Amino acid sequence: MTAFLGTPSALGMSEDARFGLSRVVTLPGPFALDGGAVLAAVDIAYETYGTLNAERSNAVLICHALTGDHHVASDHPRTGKPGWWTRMVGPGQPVDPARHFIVCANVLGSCMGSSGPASVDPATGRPYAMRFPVITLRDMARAQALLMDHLGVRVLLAVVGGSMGGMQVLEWAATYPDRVRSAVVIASAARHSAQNIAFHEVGRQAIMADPNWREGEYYGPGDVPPTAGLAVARMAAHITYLSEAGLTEKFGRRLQARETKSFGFDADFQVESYLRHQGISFTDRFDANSYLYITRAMDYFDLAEEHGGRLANAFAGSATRFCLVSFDSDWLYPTSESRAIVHALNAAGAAASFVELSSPFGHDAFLLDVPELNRVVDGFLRAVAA
Ligand SMILES: CC(=O)SCCNC(=O)CCNC(=O)[C@H](O)C(C)(C)COP(=O)(O)OP(=O)(O)OC[C@H]1O[C@@H](n2cnc3c(N)ncnc32)[C@H](O)[C@@H]1OP(=O)(O)O
Ligand SMILES: N[C@@H](CCO)C(=O)O
Repeated sequence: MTAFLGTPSALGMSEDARFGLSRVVTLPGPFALDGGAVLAAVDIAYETYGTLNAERSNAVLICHALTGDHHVASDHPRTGKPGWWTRMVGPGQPVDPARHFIVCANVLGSCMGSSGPASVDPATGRPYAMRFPVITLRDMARAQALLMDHLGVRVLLAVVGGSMGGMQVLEWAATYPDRVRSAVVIASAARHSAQNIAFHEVGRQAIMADPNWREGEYYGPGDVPPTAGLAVARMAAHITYLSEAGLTEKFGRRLQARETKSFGFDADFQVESYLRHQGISFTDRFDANSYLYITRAMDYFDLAEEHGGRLANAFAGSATRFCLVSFDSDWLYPTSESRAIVHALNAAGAAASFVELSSPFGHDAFLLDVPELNRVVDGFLRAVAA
């Protein structure tokens, strides 16, 4: 697919196009973080599609998940693969550049162009590595809000995201209620559960146990990144993105390229080979330190805690219209988590619609072919725009 980029307004901030068709803007600080640290400035990589209308009322922000990027609907400049959400964003899709001014930004802490641990610390001239400050999902939303200021967008028609993207949507609605007309939260939760934190900790420990991690100092010439640890982290995480039924359907107990068991420790089963592939291919596109920082940000996420211990407080007086979607096979952020958000929205008197969709795909269903998801989001966005 060809990228269909719009032109962001230039408001005197430095901006370049180091990442193919994407843009990177340096937003001047000081940028105060929830954890108490202050960044002098932040780089945010982003893409836009479509045109901001004269009333500036058609902007839609897409928030990506843990390992996503801003190439939501354009081919990746390095791999040539289509954007990660062309099912949802693109001509004829629910978020459509013919009707919407679409913005997708790489999150703070990531490794696709926005400031993160691999970025150069202007104070030292060296990569931050583990000296990068710990960030939160609210910090990510704050950086996106600065980007929207930069683009001349005050009020968003919609903020849309799945998984960690949905958590950013919730942060947007809670932090900037007067800037968000509608919020679409898919396969997400208002906090990280003990089980969510537990899985992330397994991944982090796998990275830190890799001898190449070296306390995060692996960015120098000749250094080898901790790919073995990162691959294991992704393997464990990937299991949580699928469903048991989906794995059984896809692989069952079938053997990989063999008639009979090898009675050894090669990838004997197809599911092992598949997971190894998912793990290794992930290391081509993701930085291990960013994985540590973003999973940590997710673990610290607890919207109720940020609002006096009561989730409804986060939405008090909100005029935002909410659409929540969960999947029946998602055991990572199960339907009960979405229901808890809906109850809080009801208690706060906010407008909320909610649907649990049936899908065999588990948590990653929001990235896959679930036509009903498109129908729900399309209907909701059209109703909001009307
Ligand atoms: C939300 C955001 O912000 S973007 C999110 C970041 N992006 C992602 O998470 C994408 C990576 N995740 C995935 O690919 C997830 O598996 C899904 C669920 C989204 C994709 O699902 P599907 O399209 O059904 O792909 P599937 O899970 O079957 O994986 C296909 C890959 O596994 C490989 N594979 C399949 N079976 C085997 C096997 N037995 N042995 C080895 N490899 C195998 C395929 O060759 C293919 O490889 P490729 O992706 O390098 O071409
Ligand atoms: N599979 C997606 C969603 C995880 O929540 C990702 O890697 O970002």
